[in-house]
Amino acid sequence: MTAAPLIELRDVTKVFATAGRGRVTALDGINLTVNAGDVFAIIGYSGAGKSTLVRLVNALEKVTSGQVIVDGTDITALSERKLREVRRGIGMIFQQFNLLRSRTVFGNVAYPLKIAGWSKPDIEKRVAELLNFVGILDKAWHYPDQLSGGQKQRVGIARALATNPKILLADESTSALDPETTADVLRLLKRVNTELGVTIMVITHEMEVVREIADRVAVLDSGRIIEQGSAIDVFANPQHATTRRFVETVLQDQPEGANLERIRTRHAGRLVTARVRDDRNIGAVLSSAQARHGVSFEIVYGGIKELGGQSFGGLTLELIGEDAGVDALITELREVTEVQEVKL
Ligand SMILES: Nc1ncnc2c1ncn2[C@@H]1O[C@H](COP(=O)(O)OP(=O)(O)OP(=O)(O)O)[C@@H](O)[C@H]1O
Repeated sequence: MTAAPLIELRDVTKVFATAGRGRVTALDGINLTVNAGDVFAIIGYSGAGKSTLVRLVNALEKVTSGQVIVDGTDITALSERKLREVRRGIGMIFQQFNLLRSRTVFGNVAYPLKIAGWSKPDIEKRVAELLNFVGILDKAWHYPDQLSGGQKQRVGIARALATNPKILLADESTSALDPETTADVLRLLKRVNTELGVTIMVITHEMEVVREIADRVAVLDSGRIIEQGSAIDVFANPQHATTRRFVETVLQDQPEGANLERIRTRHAGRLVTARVRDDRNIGAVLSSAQARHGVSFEIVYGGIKELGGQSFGGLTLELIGEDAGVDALITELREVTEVQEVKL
């Protein structure tokens, strides 16, 4: 079965006219497709254009040029009344949770259902179901101020899902949470995706969030997408310097600075860093290195992580032998993976 596109941006540009800075191009020629069932992450530093992109998808902002197609409808040409319908199919969660402080957990989750005109018994049933799903049914009569950050975000998720949207937009939804709570909330979002079949677009500046839940990722830099693809491909083989910086935040697999100096003083042989990935069989090449090239090796540094059941990362090896043998081994390694010679 081929996945159907649920959100498409075609050559989208957004320019703001500002008083102080003149015309600001927040998004420039964006093309991306989020398929039904994806967890799609948009990652970028502050000012990259992430929030603007989300606001175009939920039609809170209009494109300067290009098309935004949501569930088969080009929303750039719709009336305000039709846009409200589109927005109803999109749930949204926020960094600061945006709960109503004067209402209980129940009241917050019931709110969108009331607006949609649901009957009281239907609301009660639906809210209980949602609170059960997010694991805070026992907090139904608490007020937001009585909840932890993680619990507040669970309420936010329950509220966003209340009217059964096909799409959930998560804008920096874990940025206000500690790492352990972040992991809990990300696990919950993954369940929203796999158990309820909701397509999720995650906006983040944290690569760990991408690693935890995204199937696909687009890297946004100064209003442009500089790289996009499956999360494992982008992590295992980042092409752009900005992407590499993001990957390094979760994977310190390359020795640098003092670490590199320490390694150098202990290991006089040539050093190479080889990319590791399940489908790159560097083990086979290394195990025959002595017999074929008279080269032995020692692992001197490395970092390997897991993503969606696959391993990826890098290993730095000291290659000990004659130069010609080491060169031949590096050539062989390069046939199965990317290899960089480490220079001090
Ligand atoms: N309403 C607006 N008017 C003028 N300029 C804007 C407006 N909204 C965003 N911008 C500008 O567009 C660029 C992208 O901003 P945006 O908020 O989309 O980035 P971001 O990646 O979400 O950053 P952050 O994580 O800091 O929110 C910035 O230069 C910003 O100043």
